[in-house]
Amino acid sequence: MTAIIETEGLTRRYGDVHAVEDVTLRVEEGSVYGLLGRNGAGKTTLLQLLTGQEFATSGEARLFGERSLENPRVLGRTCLVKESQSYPDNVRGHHVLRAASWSYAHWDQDYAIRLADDLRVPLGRRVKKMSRGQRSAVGAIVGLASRAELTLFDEPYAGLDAVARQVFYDALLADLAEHPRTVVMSTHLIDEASPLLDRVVVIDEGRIVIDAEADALRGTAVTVVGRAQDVDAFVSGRDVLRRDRIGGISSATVADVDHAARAAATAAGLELAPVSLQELVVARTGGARGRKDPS
Ligand SMILES: Nc1ncnc2c1ncn2[C@@H]1O[C@H](COP(=O)(O)OP(=O)(O)OP(=O)(O)O)[C@@H](O)[C@H]1O
Repeated sequence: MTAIIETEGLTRRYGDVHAVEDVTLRVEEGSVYGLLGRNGAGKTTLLQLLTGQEFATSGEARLFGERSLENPRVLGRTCLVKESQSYPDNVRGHHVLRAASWSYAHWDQDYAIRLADDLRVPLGRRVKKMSRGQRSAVGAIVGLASRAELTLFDEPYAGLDAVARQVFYDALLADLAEHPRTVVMSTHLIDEASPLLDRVVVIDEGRIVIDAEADALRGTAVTVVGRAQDVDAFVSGRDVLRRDRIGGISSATVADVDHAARAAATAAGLELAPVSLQELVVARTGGARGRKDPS
């Protein structure tokens, strides 16, 4: 497969803040990557490093096999939709679309107008006067209608209502089916975005802690529920992500559970419940980090 993004030891420090630390990543052509992580994890910085909007302290980023920094060949094939894009005072929605049409070779103006209609964006209004959700929608439209070979969405829907978010997800899925391209999307709405994602990259304190196929990841963890002593026996020596106990009943979320382990849990009388991507990411990046259970 062709790598659209390759980084090697990519690092960005601000004084003693390790915003992005030693990130080595390969993003394959034609996939949708979810870039997940807590506030301040380094997602925006990573996307800015990739698009040459930030300088790396060390390491290297290559897009389409070339360095992205001040490289018009690479940037012409890439669209970054920023979370907090600012626009000059007099710029109206349709001006943004016009400017985008000059920047992106595969821009589809009719599609952009249809999306604006579906997302209820008043294109004649000054962007500064739009609501937060409407401004986000303008960014989402640019990202979709650009049809850039590589589209990077940094929290594309901050402020979008639930209906608008669903319009965005549906549009992205439908458009990717017709015009396959590579998408990296940072988001906090993990379960909501989960059906879109082929691969998940989780970043925590600047470092990649998970880089896996979304489907494989969903199948790796399970929550077992049952009598405390049975749960204790089952989780002994396993990678326990979370544990709760009420009276004599325990539940434990355990990583890396294979078919045989599931069968053993069922045989021990435990109930098994699936773990969502969001629960898994929270467990991997939360205060109670994954650890081998000492019991
Ligand atoms: N210009 C800067 N100067 C100093 N520190 C910075 C700068 N830019 C980012 N940081 C710090 O780097 C870390 C990563 O920030 P970044 O914006 O990349 O996180 P994020 O994962 O996008 O967070 P969020 O989900 O809250 O948007 C944070 O601790 C942030 O405070």
